[in-house]
Formats: sequence, structure tokens, C-alpha cells
Amino acid sequence: MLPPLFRTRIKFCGMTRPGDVRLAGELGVDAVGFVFAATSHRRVEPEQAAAMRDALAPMVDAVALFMDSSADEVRQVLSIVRPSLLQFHGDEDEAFCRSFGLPYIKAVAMGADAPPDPLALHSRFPSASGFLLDAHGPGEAGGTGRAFDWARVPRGLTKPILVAGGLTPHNIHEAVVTTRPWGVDVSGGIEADRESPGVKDGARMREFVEEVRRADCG
Ligand SMILES: O=C(O)c1ccccc1NCC(=O)[C@H](O)[C@H](O)COP(=O)(O)O
Repeated sequence: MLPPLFRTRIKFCGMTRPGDVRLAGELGVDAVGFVFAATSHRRVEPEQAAAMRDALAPMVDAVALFMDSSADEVRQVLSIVRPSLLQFHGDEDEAFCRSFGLPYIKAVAMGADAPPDPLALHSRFPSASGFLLDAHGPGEAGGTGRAFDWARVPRGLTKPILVAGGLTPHNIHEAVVTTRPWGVDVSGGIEADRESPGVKDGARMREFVEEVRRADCG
């Protein structure tokens, strides 16, 4: 039987150590994320992120993640880190997101009462490269380690979607098989323990990738 041509993209988020970034590249991960949200326990300084970017393998995206940062803060990060993709988790509008001249992903709060309307999302963010569906409620930060009900993933989104929130090596196979997303995003589920946010665990990173690939073959 021919192998499947499609593969689920993988993003590891909340990276804080160059060694973890290097391993992500070796494992075939498509993107790594650096968090600049003011309230995050995984927040890094731009210089720290620049050092991680230097550890990144070619053809792997460096994603800068913001939550209601000012335009000046975003521009400062861009000049130091040179990310290839942006991710916005707050109340940023379309004009703000596209004003930096880089492709971006808009996070969507799946913890709301009603699932988002695909048409409304597309018309609010026509310039988005894709949407990241995360488990947080409206106005809350991401990286909660909570999953949402994958049956609520809206159908009819024509832009790529990434499923996020509470994914681990143990549930990622089911998440991919259930939702068949463009990509998946994980942070807490590949960390060593809850006490060390941002410190990734090599064995968990590897197992996560293996499980996504197993789902791709199913
Ligand atoms: O990670 C954070 O601390 C964070 C803070 C504010 C906004 C977004 C944040 N993280 C986003 C992500 O890391 C992921 O997109 C996603 O939320 C997955 O997190 P997890 O549930 O820990 O796998």
C-alpha cells in the first residue's frame, strides 16, 4: 500500500531552551513557538528567543506568540528574533495582525459557550494563514493544559486549522484521528512536569511525534 501523502503538521510551543529546539528539528517538527505574552510562565526575552532561533534547523518555522502586546513590543521582538510566523492569542483585530507584514495564525477560544462560526471567522480575519483552536475561554491565556471537546471543531473552515489544548502523547492519536486537522500544537503535554513550565522532556517530544505519525498512517 502506498504511504499517505498528507502529514499532520506539528508545532511545539512554549520553548525556552536551545537544546529542546534542536531536538524538535531532529524529530521533524514543523514549527516551534516562543511565548511573549506578559502573563505567561513560559515567557522568554527576545534575546533568549533569538538564541533558540539560531539553534533551529532550516525549513522549520520560528513562531512568535503574542497576547495583546503593543505594536512597539511586537516590532521589537521581530527585529531581534526574526520569526517566520506570528501567532496572536488576544483581542487583536485583523488590521493589527496583518500590519507586521508576516503570515500569522489567530487563536480561537474553544472554551466559549458556542463553537465559533467558520464564516464569521473567515470574514473577521481574511488575511490569517490559519486558525489555532485552543481550549481557553474568551479573554483567557492559552497553554492551560486543558483539552476541549474535539467534536466542537467547526466544519467548513477552509483555512488550515491547528488543534491545541491539553494534547499529550497519550491522547494525540485520538485527537488527530477525530479532527484530521492541518496541524497540532502542544506545550504542557511535552513538558517534564507541571512545576517546570517551558522545560520540555525529550522522551515525551519523541513519543508525541511518533503518535502523530501513527495517526497519519491510520
Ligand atoms: O503557554 C502560555 O503560557 C500561553 C500564554 C498566553 C497565551 C498563549 C499561551 N500558550 C499557547 C500555547 O502554548 C499553545 O498554543 C496551546 O495553548 C497549547 O498549550 P497546552 O494546553 O499547554 O498544550
